[in-house]
Amino acid sequence: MTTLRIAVPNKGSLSVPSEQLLSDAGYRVHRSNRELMIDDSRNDVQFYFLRPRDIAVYVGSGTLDAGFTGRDLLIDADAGALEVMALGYSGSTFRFAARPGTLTGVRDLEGKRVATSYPTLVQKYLAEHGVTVRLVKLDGAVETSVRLGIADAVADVVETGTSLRNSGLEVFGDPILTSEAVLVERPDLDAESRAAFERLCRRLKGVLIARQYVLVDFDCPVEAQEAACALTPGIEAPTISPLARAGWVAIRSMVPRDRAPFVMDELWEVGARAILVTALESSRI
Ligand SMILES: Nc1ncnc2c1ncn2[C@@H]1O[C@H](COP(=O)(O)OP(=O)(O)OP(=O)(O)O)[C@@H](O)[C@H]1O
Ligand SMILES: O=P(O)(O)OC[C@H]1O[C@H](OP(=O)(O)OP(=O)(O)O)[C@H](O)[C@@H]1O
Ligand SMILES: [Mg+2]
Repeated sequence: MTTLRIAVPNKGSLSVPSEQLLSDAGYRVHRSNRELMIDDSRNDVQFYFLRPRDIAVYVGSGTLDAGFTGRDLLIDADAGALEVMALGYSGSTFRFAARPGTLTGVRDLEGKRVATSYPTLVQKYLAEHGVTVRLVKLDGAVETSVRLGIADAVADVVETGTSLRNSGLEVFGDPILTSEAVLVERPDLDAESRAAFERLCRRLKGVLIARQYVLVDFDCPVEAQEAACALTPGIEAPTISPLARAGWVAIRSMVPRDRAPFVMDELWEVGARAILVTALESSRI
C-alpha cells in the first residue's frame, strides 16, 4: 500500500478548518507539539505542515501528492498543482481598491503603482486585460501602502471589507477572482497513488455533504405523499416505508441544511406530521 503525502497549512485562515475537515473525515492530523509531520499510518497518510503559500509549490513539483490551499494562492504560485475540489471554507474575493472616486476600472490602472502580495495572480489578470502597471510587491498589510504613498492602488484579499474601510479604500472594477480553500493534487499521480487520493477525496466529500445536508423524517398521509416527495426529492430519491397506521407512510430524505426550516413549514402545510431533522456526521453518496 502506498503512503499518500499531503500538505496542510501550518498557520493562517486555512489552517484550523483544514485540520477540522481532515479530522472529521477520520484522519489523525492534530498536532500536540507543533510537529512538522504526522504519520497517520492507520490511514496510510503522512501530513506535512507547511506555509500556505508554499503548498502549491510542493504539490506542483510532485514532492508531495496533494495539499490544502486557497485558490488565489494556487494561481499565484503558478507551479502546476491542479485544483480538484472546492472545500467551502476560507472564502474571499480578490479585488482592486483605491481611494474613493479615484479609479473606476482596470483600464484606469495603466501606468499606476499597484501594491500586492499576489504578484503573479495580478500580472496574469492585467495581461489578460492588456494593462501595464508598476507592481509593488509587499508581504502583507497591503492596504496601508496607499496612505503611505508607495502605491496608487492595491490588489488584495477581501473577506468582510473591514481592512479596506479602515484604510480609507474602496473596491473598484470587477472581482479579479472568487477564492476559497481547495484540495490540490500533483500533476503526475501514479495509478496506485491515484487510488489512495480518490479514497481521500471520497472521504472529504462525505464530510462536506454531511455538513450541507440534514436528514428529514416525517409521517405523511398517503394522499399527500406525492406533494411531500416533491418538497423533499433528496439526492437520489426519498425512502418511503409503510407505517403501522392505515393511510399513512413514513418518508426519509436528505434536505439542504439551510432549506430545512422552510421545508418543515411546507411539509406541515401539506399534512406531514412528526417531522424530525437529524444532523449527519459523514456520508458516502
Ligand atoms: N480575512 C482573510 N484574510 C486573509 N486571507 C483570507 C481571509 N479569508 C480567507 N482568506 C484566504 O486564506 C488564504 C490566505 O491564507 P494566509 O495564511 O496566507 O493568510 P492569512 O490567513 O491572512 O494569515 P497570516 O496573514 O496570519 O499569515 C487565501 O486563500 C485567502 O483567500
Ligand atoms: O476583508 P477583511 O475581512 O478585512 O479581510 C481581508 C484582510 O485580511 C488579511 O489581512 P491580515 O490581517 O491577514 O494581514 P496581512 O495582510 O498582513 O496578511 C488580508 O490580507 C486582507 O488585508
Ligand atoms: Mg494575512
